Amino acid sequence: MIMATEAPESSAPASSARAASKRLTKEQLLKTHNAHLKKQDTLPNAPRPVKQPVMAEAYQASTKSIREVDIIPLSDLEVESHHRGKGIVVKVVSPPFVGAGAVSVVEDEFGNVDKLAIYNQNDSSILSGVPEGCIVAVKEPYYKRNGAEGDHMICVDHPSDVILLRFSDPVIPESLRLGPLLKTAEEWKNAGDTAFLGKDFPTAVFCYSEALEASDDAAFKAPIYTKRAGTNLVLGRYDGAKADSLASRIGGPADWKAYYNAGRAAYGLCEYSASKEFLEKALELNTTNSAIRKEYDRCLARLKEQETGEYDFKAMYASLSPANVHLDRGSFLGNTRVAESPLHGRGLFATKDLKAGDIVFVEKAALMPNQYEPARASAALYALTVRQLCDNPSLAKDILGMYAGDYERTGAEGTTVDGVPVLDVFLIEGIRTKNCFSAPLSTLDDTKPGTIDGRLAKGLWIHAAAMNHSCVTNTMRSFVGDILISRATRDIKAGEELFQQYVPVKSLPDVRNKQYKEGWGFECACALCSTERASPEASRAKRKELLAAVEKQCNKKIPGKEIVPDAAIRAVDRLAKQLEDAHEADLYDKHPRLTLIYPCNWLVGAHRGKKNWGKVVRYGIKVLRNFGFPVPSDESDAWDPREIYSSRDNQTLMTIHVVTALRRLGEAYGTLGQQEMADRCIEAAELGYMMVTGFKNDLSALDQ
Ligand SMILES: C[S@@+](CC[C@H](N)C(=O)[O-])C[C@H]1O[C@@H](n2cnc3c(N)ncnc32)[C@H](O)[C@@H]1O
Repeated sequence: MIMATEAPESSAPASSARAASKRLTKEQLLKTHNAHLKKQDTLPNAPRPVKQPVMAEAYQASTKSIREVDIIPLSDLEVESHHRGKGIVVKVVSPPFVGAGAVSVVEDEFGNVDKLAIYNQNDSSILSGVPEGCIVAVKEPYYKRNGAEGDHMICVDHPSDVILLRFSDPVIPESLRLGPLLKTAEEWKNAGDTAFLGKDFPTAVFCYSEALEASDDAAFKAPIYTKRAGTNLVLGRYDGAKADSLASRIGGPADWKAYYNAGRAAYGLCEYSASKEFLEKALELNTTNSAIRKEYDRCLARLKEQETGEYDFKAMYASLSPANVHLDRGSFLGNTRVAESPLHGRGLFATKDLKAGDIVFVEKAALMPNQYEPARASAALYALTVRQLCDNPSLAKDILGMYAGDYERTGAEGTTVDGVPVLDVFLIEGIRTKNCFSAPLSTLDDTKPGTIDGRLAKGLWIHAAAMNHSCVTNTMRSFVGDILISRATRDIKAGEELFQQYVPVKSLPDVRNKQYKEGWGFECACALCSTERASPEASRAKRKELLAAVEKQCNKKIPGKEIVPDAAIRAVDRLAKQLEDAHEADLYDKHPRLTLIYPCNWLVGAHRGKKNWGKVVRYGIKVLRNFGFPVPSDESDAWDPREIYSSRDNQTLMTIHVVTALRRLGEAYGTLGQQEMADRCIEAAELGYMMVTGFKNDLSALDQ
């Protein structure tokens, strides 16, 4: 279980670095450490917390090799300093206390002792537990105050800043060097097998690696590569599994297994074309094996989805459950491409003409933990991102290439140094905050009235995150598990930039732009925000005031729950009229008037309750108009609601409320005997409902 920790205590700036005035002795350190360990034993099932980085305290990951830095004794560490160009090599002399990180007592070659806290290591890494007796190197260590006077610790936030050293590593000083624990490759292999059978997979990988290092015999090594490949597959370390599978080839029919495992590893990385090629080779060598055939068919299905964009969304939705949120589907991105945007950095662009309602793209999450608890979703995504990048460095290019605000990069992030990818947790956190989306288990369920679930997972969809924001968008996203569906909300021409709303758009321009500024660092210059800025300050203030008044009035009575008295309707109607007048007709001609949506929806509901169908038509049309859609100036004029999404002149905003308004219009027209109009409204509502939920759904779902 993962939970967010409180923000770590703030530390003094680096300029306050100084030699520690007082250091605890080995006995003192071990005494307190052992007391912590005892407490840990009493809470074996306590949730494993995550220490999320605080950007205000950011410092960059080391990009140096341990062989390039000066190794210094622990006694030279200065408090609140990052020791650039330096490193330490220490032996772990206590079992770890495992909380938000693994804290151990360590000793250097001169007998100096200190506390080492290692954060952000994977469960798949031995360093997540730092066993007693192992020797580690910390590059450019950060030595920090830890509360009480004299209590300091070496704090390793970036997973690549610490390295588990092989016992024979020449960087280990003579006095710490133990020599290999086991002597022969055979012994290491057996130790690996024992660890594997005991389900201690990180240790199994470590032992198999030692066995491979200790032997020059290709025939002996091949099956060990196979074993390590299998263990890496279990751990989800697909890069390693793929490389090991290919290294296990000996030439001949027995290589089917190597290709089969390489195919599975490539599949795990969503590299379906590569997976197909490996599986075809496996099938050539073993034509009758049903396991290979099954994987091959799965792979063909993903490739078909990637090429055609054809999905059985209903079946996908039906397969969802709290335990099954990661759907085995490929991403269809062919209608779009990432290119430079005139607005900001990169953006997403259409590569072909699209009609309102068409699929723009469908994307499987690169990363989305199954964690829908709002208090834990962010920490879970951060932890998963770090974990995946450690386990599968090939993902680094795409994930670390995402926008991270103004966090300064070294340029070495993701490159391999000392056998591990350089990972900067502050960069990862910057990427998470600027690019993640919140996803309900399914948008279909989430948009049903009365759903007050509020449970949202957070995830990264790399392609979708390339899209810039607009309040008046041309696309809309929805979710089925970890699959993001983007549909066109109006007709789009090839080459047009695609936009999405980062969050539901707030009615008042100042309020929403504050949100964009704080969350993403930009001010929106979309057609609507520009219009609102062109509107005089006095009008904006008036609208704000009237919105507060009309909301107060509306909240006194809830249409649908009660019959609203005529006086209350008249009061809302009056305020809505004043609000309408507070919009400059020329400026807002073809733009949404967001402050009017709530009162107009309320009026639709109030009149519907009284079966005033003519009024339902009047205010239903007003709702559409206030979302920016073209409507007749007089409700008796002929118009076709099915065409509202096709207008290229109007700036529009699409939400579930548009669908509801169209439904209400359909019902009202039907009751008034205008069946053709009723059918057209329902058709338009159905199309809108598909945009909102991602796939074709019966409107009656909205009554549940
Ligand atoms: C998820 S990224 C979008 C892709 C980004 N443009 C890139 O270069 O990778 C989010 C960032 O894009 C920028 N951005 C998005 N929409 C914008 C807009 N309408 N105006 C200005 N900047 C915007 C902001 O800096 C925001 O933090």
